[in-house]
Amino acid sequence: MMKANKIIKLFKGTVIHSLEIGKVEILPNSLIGIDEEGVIQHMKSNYEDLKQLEKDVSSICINNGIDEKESVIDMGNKFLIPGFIDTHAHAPQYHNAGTGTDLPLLKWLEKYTFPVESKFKDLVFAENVYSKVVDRMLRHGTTTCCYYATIHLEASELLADIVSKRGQRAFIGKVCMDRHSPDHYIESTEQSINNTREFVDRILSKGNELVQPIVTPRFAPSCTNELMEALGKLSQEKQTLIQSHLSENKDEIEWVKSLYPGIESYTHVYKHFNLLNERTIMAHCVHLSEEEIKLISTQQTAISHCPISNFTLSSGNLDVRKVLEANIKLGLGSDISGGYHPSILQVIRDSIKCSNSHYFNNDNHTPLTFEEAFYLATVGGSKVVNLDHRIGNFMIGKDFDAQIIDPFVSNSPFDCFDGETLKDIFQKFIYLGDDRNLSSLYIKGNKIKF
Ligand SMILES: Nc1nc2[nH]cnc2c(=O)[nH]1
Ligand SMILES: [Zn+2]
Repeated sequence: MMKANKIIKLFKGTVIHSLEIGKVEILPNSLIGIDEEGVIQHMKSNYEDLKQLEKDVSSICINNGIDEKESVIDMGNKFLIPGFIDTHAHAPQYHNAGTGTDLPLLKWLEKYTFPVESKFKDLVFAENVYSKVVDRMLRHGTTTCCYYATIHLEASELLADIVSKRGQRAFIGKVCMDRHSPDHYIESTEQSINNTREFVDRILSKGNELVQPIVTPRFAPSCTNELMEALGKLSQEKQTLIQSHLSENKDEIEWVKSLYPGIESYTHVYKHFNLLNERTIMAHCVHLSEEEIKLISTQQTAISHCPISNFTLSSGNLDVRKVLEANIKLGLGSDISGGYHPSILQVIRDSIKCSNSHYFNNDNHTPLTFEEAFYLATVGGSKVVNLDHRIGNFMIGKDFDAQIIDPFVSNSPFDCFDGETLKDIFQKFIYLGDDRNLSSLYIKGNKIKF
């Protein structure tokens, strides 16, 4: 049984979250109480009698020995939603976000991406970009992020330290690549294995439960068999998550076929090296065969859907409906800087457009709704990182990772009119809102500066 700790803070007002896909709960007159560890200890909604709500506020304050004036946050006409979860982002590539959008994946990696990532051996350069990307993600309401760093041990640790200092929840991967990479940006197999182990140990020894290491083979073409095998073993030994790329671009798929003529498919390559399991997050997965979808489903591997990137690098459109029907864990990813925008709101919008595009050639396709996309950005993401018992919505016992959204802020990018329902206003925020609407941000109950 969960220990019920003393409530130290109460949030009063409208709460919006998802408990199941496709259903958004819009809960006016709600009351959420959190303890000093940032865990939700009280959650009651839809008080019809507002006097009863006020009575409950008073009695919770008295019972927990807290001062009502100091400890109760009245959200007024703002509303509370869960923090967004970005299941795939390249922190160093933030330097390039919004540029280099003219090439497909493999050429894009050579021309823009490897050159910028190689600069992160310089810790001064790294500190500047990493501070800015973490701040930017927080400003857009991303409370949890799966970051790729670069091949450099020290700079990857620096990213973890910056994330810790800012209070974000994150999975951070030192990137592994020991083949088919430029001379200025490659490591030996031994270096890659030893530095990954050292990175994992260093991050774990810091003891910040919010910041965890994630084993990160860049993608199959960048890693020798020996490296892939060692990374599979390391992840198993340390029980870390794993992140990589899969089936993003047709040339990439042909390349993997030529590298592994004896292995059935790109997906089977990761399976072969024990890198495809219930702790794995595979980004993109745009061009999977039916067999590969089945394999991912049986392995309980998660997919990070990165529609902005897939449009920008002309990679293709994932059929989200197919993935959901196969019962695969699915979340959203910005894929900075294949994707140019750091906001998960933008990813939500592109995930809906991407799904709509499947309808052009298939009358039977059921496009993603905005309610479903909101679920993917919150609960879906929590399942992808195996933290659905801790984050994703406001159930009692979960950590309070939350955004307070102000639809009426003076410089709001959208307008509200008389007679609109809370649902209308929420939908306007999903389609038209941005960081100007983010009033406050909390991660595990801590108020975050952004
Ligand atoms: N989008 C994307 N795909 C990749 N595949 C291998 N590396 C990358 C990367 O940095 N971005
Ligand atoms: Zn990526």
